[in-house]
Amino acid sequence: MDKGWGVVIVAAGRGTRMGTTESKQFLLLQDKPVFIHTLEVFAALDEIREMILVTGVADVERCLEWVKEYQLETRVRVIPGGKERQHSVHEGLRALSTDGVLVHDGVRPFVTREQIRECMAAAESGEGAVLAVPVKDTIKQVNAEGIVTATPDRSSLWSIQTPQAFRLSSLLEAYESAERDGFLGTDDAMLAERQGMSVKVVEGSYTNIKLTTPEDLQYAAFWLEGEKNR
Ligand SMILES: Nc1ccn([C@@H]2O[C@H](COP(=O)(O)OP(=O)(O)OP(=O)(O)O)[C@@H](O)[C@H]2O)c(=O)n1
Ligand SMILES: C[C@](O)(CO)[C@H](O)COP(=O)(O)O
Repeated sequence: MDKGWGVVIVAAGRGTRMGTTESKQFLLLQDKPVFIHTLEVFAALDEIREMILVTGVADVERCLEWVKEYQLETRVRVIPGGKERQHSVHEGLRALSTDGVLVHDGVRPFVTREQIRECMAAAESGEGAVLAVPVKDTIKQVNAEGIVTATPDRSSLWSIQTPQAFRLSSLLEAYESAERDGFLGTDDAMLAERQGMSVKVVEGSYTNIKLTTPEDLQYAAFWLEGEKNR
């Protein structure tokens, strides 16, 4: 990756499941917006040459203010996203000019620099890589009537996180193909997989949670408090 790595950090969602008036990526953790915590992890990595924050069109201005307040304005470009996460990611990919790209949820503030580096290394030695953890619960497939229809072998099941890392040109191709086909996936790797790309799982940690529902916020505050007192 001669032209280095870029990161697309997506923060243009509504945060419906969080049930708060303020979108969850702008909620404060220890007086700092969630997405700023996330930006700061990636900004500390010299390997990251370009950083794109994708946010709601109505939030671009205040995100620019926050980015400036936290002295990240020379590292981060802020652009508007789209209706779905996939659309927001696509806008971010189009704004990059690096060889490699990491796509990361702005509401996963607890990813570590070591995990990001492992993800980049795995993608450099293959076609794509995603952070993930083995599932701890038994997972079942259930039909519309609430009846169990299958219990996949748990040893083959992983809970997929972000960042997800790829060669930028390959992921852009996958995104353009999905757009042409009207395919909507729930993560970036899905679009790579449908192109036949091989995606490697990199074991991360259970603390790399996606802040989605109110319990996640409680966990986040508790976790940060513990980190502060470590
Ligand atoms: N149109 C969208 C939708 C989601 N995201 C981002 O994608 C990440 C993961 O999405 P999710 O956790 O589902 O966020 P929301 O869509 O905001 O949550 P909800 O589904 O509860 O509304 C978040 O950082 C979110 O801001 C985005 O950039 N653009
Ligand atoms: C990309 C992701 O975080 C991987 O687990 C997840 O699929 C995002 O889903 P969401 O519904 O957009 O939060």
